Amino acid sequence: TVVTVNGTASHPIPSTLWGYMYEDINVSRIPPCPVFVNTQSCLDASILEMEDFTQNNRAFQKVTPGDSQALNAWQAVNGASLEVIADPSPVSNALPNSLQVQIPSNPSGQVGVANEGYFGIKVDSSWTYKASFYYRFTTASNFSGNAVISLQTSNGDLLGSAEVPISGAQTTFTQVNATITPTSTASGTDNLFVVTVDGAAAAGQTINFALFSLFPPTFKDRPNGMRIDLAETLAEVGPSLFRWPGGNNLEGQTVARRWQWNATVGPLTERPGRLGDWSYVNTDGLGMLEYLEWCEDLGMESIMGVWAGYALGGTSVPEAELGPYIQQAIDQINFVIGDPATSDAAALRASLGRSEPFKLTRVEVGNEDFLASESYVYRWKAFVTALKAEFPQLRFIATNRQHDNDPVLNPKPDEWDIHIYQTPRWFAENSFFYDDIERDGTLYFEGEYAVTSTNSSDIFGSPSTGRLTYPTMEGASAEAAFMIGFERNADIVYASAYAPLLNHVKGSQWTPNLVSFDAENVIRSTSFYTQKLFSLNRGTEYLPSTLPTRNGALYWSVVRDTSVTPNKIIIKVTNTAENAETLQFDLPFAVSTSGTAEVLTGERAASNTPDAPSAVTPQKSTIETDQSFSYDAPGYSISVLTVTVA
Ligand SMILES: O=S(=O)(O)O[C@H]1C[C@H](O)[C@@H](O)[C@@H]1CO
Repeated sequence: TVVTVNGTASHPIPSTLWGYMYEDINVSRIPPCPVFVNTQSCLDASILEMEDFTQNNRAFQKVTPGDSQALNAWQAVNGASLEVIADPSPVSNALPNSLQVQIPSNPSGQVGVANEGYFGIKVDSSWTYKASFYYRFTTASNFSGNAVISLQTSNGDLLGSAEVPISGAQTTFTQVNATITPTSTASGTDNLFVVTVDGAAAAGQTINFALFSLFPPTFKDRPNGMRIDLAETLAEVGPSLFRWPGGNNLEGQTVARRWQWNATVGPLTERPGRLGDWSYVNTDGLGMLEYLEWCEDLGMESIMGVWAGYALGGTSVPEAELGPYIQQAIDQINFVIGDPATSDAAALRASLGRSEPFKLTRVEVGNEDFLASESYVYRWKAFVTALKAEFPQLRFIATNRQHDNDPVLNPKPDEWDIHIYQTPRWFAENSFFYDDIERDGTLYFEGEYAVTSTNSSDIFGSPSTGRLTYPTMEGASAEAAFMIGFERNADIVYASAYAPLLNHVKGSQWTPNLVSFDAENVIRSTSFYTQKLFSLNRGTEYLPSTLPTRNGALYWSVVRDTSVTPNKIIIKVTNTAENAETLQFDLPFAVSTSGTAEVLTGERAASNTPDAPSAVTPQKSTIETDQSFSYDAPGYSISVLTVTVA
């Protein structure tokens, strides 16, 4: 195939074209929830084991006092008896439960509690961990001694410890803090976080604990920050966009269980957590401020979702009752961009240390409202009319378009968020999906897409019927065909994001995912490398070229990067089939006689997995180039060819 490249750019490549969609799914929250106990979904050091995901215990949020399930991940040490109780004088109204620890009457040695971590605890002697918990004695006593906070292997070898003085006179909750620098690095992650007191000195006494926390070093050293290896992995793609907080997890199964911005800001003692949409309780330790700071840290533009009156259980708020929810959306937006002098929500932001507004251009109204198209007509109108009046500078994204059964929305949406989960074949055959959309000024955000299955009649099935557990080369090369379509249609496609982003390998509700992880490893998928190849080679303008054959195997795009001198020409080629094919590129001007090729290729079903995290990685090489040159695209491959203009 000869590809003739035009030297006149047809359109710019939008700066926001490549980015992320994130929601709390697969117990994948980004910030290191306090290592322990009740932090669930922490991407970081949070080290909380959960046999099932209904339990979230950082502060025993949303668990049933007295229920043994509430003790997930907890072990008694040396004869202590444990129970989660509704504390008569809780650490806060938001956190009504506590862990009650009764010291036996004739104990010996250190007595207390241990936490098994969240599928393990990474203990690294080069790290300094920040530990804290709240405690109170239920009855004033003359106990005066130290609590020992330690990291131990599961068979009791001490890895590191610190001591904090606690007092039997303390009958209301108070927080203690300590740092632990382990004296040795654990060989595995089967380790425990332990809090004990001298049994003899505390014999017969009862101590209540709340809101445990243990953080390893965090990304950008932010308190309540992110697990460094994961945050750095996500940063290496150079994403320019971040859609949050969902996805289904925005919506809630009921109106009461929707995501509410105000429950996710402020001190961790003020965050009640909520039963999210993926079968487990979210601590909401990752809240709005953490999302917004993450966006600033990575230079990503936010696409922030507001709840729009529909809960996934099927409830649409009646039109006449939308007022309070619209006000909550106004407050949410004011938390981001409002003036502290005129908005309480903005004043709250200022009180949390951020008086300056964040950058915000776009707000998405709901998520996947094709699930409730009929009510979306009045919900969209009510929300957008009110929000546009309040924030005329913002653009609002409709979530409904399925490119076929759209209800007519008023006001006419400026932008639509389209979600597509499909087979490799579908994505390869639909590289021209956006070529076929009329140009009427409307812009598109491909807000969620992924190859989920090889079985066109069971897109969301199980691995036994074709569902992918990890992205494959066949899937990634097909996604690349679709992404090449975004570049060719970047006059109307301004942003895109693979979904879902993150997955704890022992806590998945959805596969495949872009990045998987466990307590100490990060697995970059074939789709992750594809996102990275496109995002780091995005160019600044599109150069039209001979169109690929629709439904063919190979797809390509040519962009020019005018931000560097001499300009770069970047050719992306994806081969979505098994057989290598040769392309000849005829360029409209002289270029360097050698260029670079960065190629991701492997067998059709090749994946990066926990057992083989680097089975398929991009390989760089030098290729011979010229104004006209040939390139052999391997079977199942994504290639990025870069030459400089002579
Ligand atoms: O079951 S689905 O609706 O397909 O769930 C999908 C769509 C939803 O927006 C997102 O949360 C989820 C996975 O990324």
